[in-house]
Amino acid sequence: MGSLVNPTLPTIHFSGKNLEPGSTAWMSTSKDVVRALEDYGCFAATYSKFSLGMHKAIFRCSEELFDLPTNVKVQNTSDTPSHGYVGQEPIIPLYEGLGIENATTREGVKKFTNLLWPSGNDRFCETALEYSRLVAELDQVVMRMVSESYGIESSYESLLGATSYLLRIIKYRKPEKGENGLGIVPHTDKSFMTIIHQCQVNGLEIKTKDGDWITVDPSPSSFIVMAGDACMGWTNGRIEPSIHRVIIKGSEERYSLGLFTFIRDLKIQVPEELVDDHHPAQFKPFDHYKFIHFYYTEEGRKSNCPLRAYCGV
Ligand SMILES: O=C(O)CCC(=O)C(=O)O
Ligand SMILES: [Fe+2]
Repeated sequence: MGSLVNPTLPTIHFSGKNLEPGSTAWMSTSKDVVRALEDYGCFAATYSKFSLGMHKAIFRCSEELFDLPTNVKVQNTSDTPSHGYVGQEPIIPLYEGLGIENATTREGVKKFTNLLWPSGNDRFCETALEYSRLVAELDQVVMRMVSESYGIESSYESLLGATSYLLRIIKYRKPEKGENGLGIVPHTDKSFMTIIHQCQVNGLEIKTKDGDWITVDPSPSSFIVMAGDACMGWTNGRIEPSIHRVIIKGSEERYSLGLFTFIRDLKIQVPEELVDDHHPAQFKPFDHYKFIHFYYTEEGRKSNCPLRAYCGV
């Protein structure tokens, strides 16, 4: 498989008029967003509200976080699988990541900060909170555009009220002699949506529907917006999550950030506007966190499409 031309991911700009709901620019950007998500499950986004200063500040915080001793970092635990500290896993030895739950709330970020720095770290706390809130705003713009395009605004409004944000701060150490550069195995995210931001070292690769792997070059003002499995459940399969992996090619360590959305305490349900005789509902209403727990069972892990295995019709 594979096409002759090197494929690239569509890039969509979020700035000025594109960010004003109802404007002509907003409408045309919405079309681009939906087309990219339907075709690739993701797209690259530039975001004018995000400054170079913020980019530098959040990665400086990331370095400071990973410099803490492992016995401190492992205290970052969660009731939800893969929401807390993950590191030294035999299948992905380069990967290390921590998770800040409820990252757009001061309480969420404070709880994480106080756990890792009992004597406080205001700069980390303020930077992580500001980062999460800015990127969450981009997520909400994208989701508003998707819901308007599909005519499912009211369904989105209720999901928005139940959205929680997980910020994962990730580091891939450089491969040692004889080690391959696999950073993360190919996967789809179990989130509703994910927004990735890379430091200057690339490594993220997205699989197209034709089977090609596209690399996404990092830039301080750009993000990768990608649909997770739960978004497929909501859109009745119109938007499929993108398969992606991380390969570390050079000999530099790599930092990245992922802001993941999850829906808490509200079942995700295919809106009736997306169901008709030709498009029967493909998924039963499902609880997002129960789905994540299912994914981490043997049955969930070995399934080709865990969401269909969990709640497919
Ligand atoms: O590090 C990256 O660029 C991607 C991370 C990722 O795919 C994940 O955490 O699910
Ligand atoms: Fe991922």
